[in-house]
Amino acid sequence: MPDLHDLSPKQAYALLQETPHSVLIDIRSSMEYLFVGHPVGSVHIAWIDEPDWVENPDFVAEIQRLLENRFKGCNPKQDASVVLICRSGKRSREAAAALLEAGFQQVMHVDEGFEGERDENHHRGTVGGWRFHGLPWEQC
Ligand SMILES: O=S(=O)([O-])[S-]
Repeated sequence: MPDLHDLSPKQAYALLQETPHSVLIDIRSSMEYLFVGHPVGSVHIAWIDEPDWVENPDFVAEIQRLLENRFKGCNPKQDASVVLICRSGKRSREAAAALLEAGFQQVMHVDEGFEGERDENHHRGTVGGWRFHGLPWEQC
């Protein structure tokens, strides 16, 4: 089974700009995606979401479908670079393991996530993460 590749937020952003068959998937809950904010251009496919907070049984199939529709004519498992992002890089590891197990060859995750780890005041967004590094993001 191929390895998961850890990327810093800036490395992930660069890869997504430079790699034609690449996609950034935000795997956080719908509430986080909508109200905390998300990277511009990311696609939301939750790994765990309300109301049950259990692993999404369709996670792998949803990503497969997305890639097939977006990159017509390529083999999604082999040719697409899939970059996952969560809050601080833990859930994305779990979700990535499911993709690797299913045969996806190029799976990456943003090791600091969108918000980064908590600081000494228990605040996120001050020591790392996609937003902290000034990368493009939006919220509703
Ligand atoms: O999404 S998480 O890494 O904060 S558990």
